[in-house]
Amino acid sequence: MASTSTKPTFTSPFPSSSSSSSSSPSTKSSNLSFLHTTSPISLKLSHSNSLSSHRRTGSFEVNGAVKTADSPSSVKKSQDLDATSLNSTKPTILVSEKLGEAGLEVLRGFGDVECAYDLSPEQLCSKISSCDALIVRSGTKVNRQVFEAAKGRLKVVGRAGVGIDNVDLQAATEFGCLVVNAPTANTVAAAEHGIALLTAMARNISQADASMKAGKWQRNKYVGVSVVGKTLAVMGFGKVGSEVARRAKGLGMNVIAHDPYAPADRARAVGVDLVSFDQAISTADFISLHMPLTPTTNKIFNDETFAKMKKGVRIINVARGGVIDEDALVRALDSGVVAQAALDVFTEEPPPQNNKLVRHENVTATPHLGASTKEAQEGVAIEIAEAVVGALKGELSATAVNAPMVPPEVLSELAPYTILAEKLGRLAVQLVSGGSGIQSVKVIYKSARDPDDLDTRLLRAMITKGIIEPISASYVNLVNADFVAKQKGLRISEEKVVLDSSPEFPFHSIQVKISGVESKFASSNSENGDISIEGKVKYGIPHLTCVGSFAVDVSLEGNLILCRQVDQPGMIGKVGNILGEQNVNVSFMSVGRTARRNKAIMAIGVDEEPNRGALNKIGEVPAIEEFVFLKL
Ligand SMILES: NC(=O)C1=CN([C@@H]2O[C@H](COP(=O)(O)OP(=O)(O)OC[C@H]3O[C@@H](n4cnc5c(N)ncnc54)[C@H](O)[C@@H]3O)[C@@H](O)[C@H]2O)C=CC1
Ligand SMILES: O=C(O)C(=O)COP(=O)(O)O
Repeated sequence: MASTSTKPTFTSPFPSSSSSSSSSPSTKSSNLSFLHTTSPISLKLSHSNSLSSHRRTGSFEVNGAVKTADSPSSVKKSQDLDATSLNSTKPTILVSEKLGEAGLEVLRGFGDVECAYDLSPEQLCSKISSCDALIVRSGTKVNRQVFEAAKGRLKVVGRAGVGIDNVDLQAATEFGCLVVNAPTANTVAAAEHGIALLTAMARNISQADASMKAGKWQRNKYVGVSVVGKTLAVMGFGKVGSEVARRAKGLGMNVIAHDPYAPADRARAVGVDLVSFDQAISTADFISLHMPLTPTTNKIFNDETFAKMKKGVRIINVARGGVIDEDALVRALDSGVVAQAALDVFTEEPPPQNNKLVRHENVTATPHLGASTKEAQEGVAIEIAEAVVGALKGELSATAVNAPMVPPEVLSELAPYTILAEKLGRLAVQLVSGGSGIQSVKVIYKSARDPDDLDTRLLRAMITKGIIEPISASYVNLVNADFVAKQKGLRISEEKVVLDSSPEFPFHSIQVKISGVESKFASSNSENGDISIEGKVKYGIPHLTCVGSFAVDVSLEGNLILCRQVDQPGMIGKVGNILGEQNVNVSFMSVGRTARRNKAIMAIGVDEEPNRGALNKIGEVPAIEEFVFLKL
């Protein structure tokens, strides 16, 4: 009996307890066009950290079949602003803190820019639902409430600087919102400020200046300490830390550093020894902090660690206030364990009026000025503006914080495979009979390359997108693919099969298998009952090459009709005539059969969608046993 389904109609194929798509944070109203296969894919070279740390080899699983609770907010789908509408309307970019003019110019060349400084959290939340991008510095808290208030419209948050501790990355990811930062342009400014604080503190510059302004001349009170020959411990040997180390060596200091993740050869190149945390803090005369604020570094300098320091140590902090337990520092200053501190950053900014550290006579304080030079602010503004515009245009960002980085040469090689991956996902889900719950998807990549050299995250995201988008309101992109899959209870496992052939192309084929479901086209089942389809990229174009155990060869464009029939002469003509009568153009045809005059599958590519009458007529052809119409 021929199937007469004219178009894929689905009751949710996901397990019912997790199909809460209407309240998903990542609905189709949130969009990053770089994952639309029709949009240009280009990017600058990644500097970020996430590629290697996520790389896996062999067979592995991405998500457990976890049924997540309903998402935290409901999102209005009516506020859709997708790639298409971005082409016709200018995106709105909200800049909530002072940004260099050169960056604003870049932004104005692309979108409608609103600069609204000093917004209260409530004002930010009320504005954000009409914004496609938000640019902040360290003073704006971009928390979950902001993403909820954005109602799915916010596509990118640009942090005009390094530290992203003021942005809720988990919430951003859940809402499919890309977060980018400007990690390089203020490095030198922060390092120079660190050195300025170190020398100013050692020579009591700010205290002496205040004293003179009060009409005094206190030469004996403000005798300082020399820095030459003293040991400086740089805590966090990243971009700023290493620049501080270089400059401190120029001042004749003996520099050591602690950084659990820094390569020893980078430190050696600067003439710095990497040592343990305890060794660094117990031997240093000066300690300069340059690590990010993370759950691990939060209050890492506390009563216990101050107690291990050399009596009379001097501390400089241009990183984040939160890495120091500020009450403990007050105690250490009062007891003389810490002789002086120079602080640019505070747990709460601005600190309250009566803040004991700011008022302490042995503390030199500045109001988070590390990045505040004209040069750094112009640089940061351009860096972030270009990153935000790139993201809004659909490019993968070189400075994305919550999405994988794919270097340009890898991306250009992967581009046709991303299209193949999405189409295979889209095809596979349409083969699932309505009402069955998809829980388990397996992707098999066949390649002659070393599995270590195959980064499949982008392809996995595209397969997830292809599977989820046709049957739910969720919008899936590179940022939120794994999250949305998990939320839907969809478990995707991947396997890389190494072939003994030419490694010229990254993949020989990609196979998508869905297990534990009923197929609406039984011939798509493999021997063990899984729905199974396979595709290849041929001459840069994605092709479907296998359906169940039938080999076919059709380019994945337009729409597809799959028919199973008894192999006999005249079948192509019969079906072609039915479609021709309805003015449906056949773009290609391919027949795969098990044996001569045995069962065969005919794959027919059609430019237009045939009407129900045409599909019924195909179903009435006696030799056709089943067929299905699929939208690509
Ligand atoms: N005061 C200001 O205006 C500015 C402050 N900053 C802050 O300075 C810090 C460093 O910035 P960059 O050097 O650009 O970042 P980075 O990412 O290049 O360097 C941070 C380094 O800290 C290391 N690290 C992480 N956890 C650590 C731990 N537990 N102990 C020791 N090291 C650890 C990392 O391995 C990395 O090498 C950030 O917190 C940033 O927000 C940066 C620019 C301006
Ligand atoms: O880049 C950083 O991490 C900074 O701390 C600079 O902050 P700001 O942009 O000056 O508010």
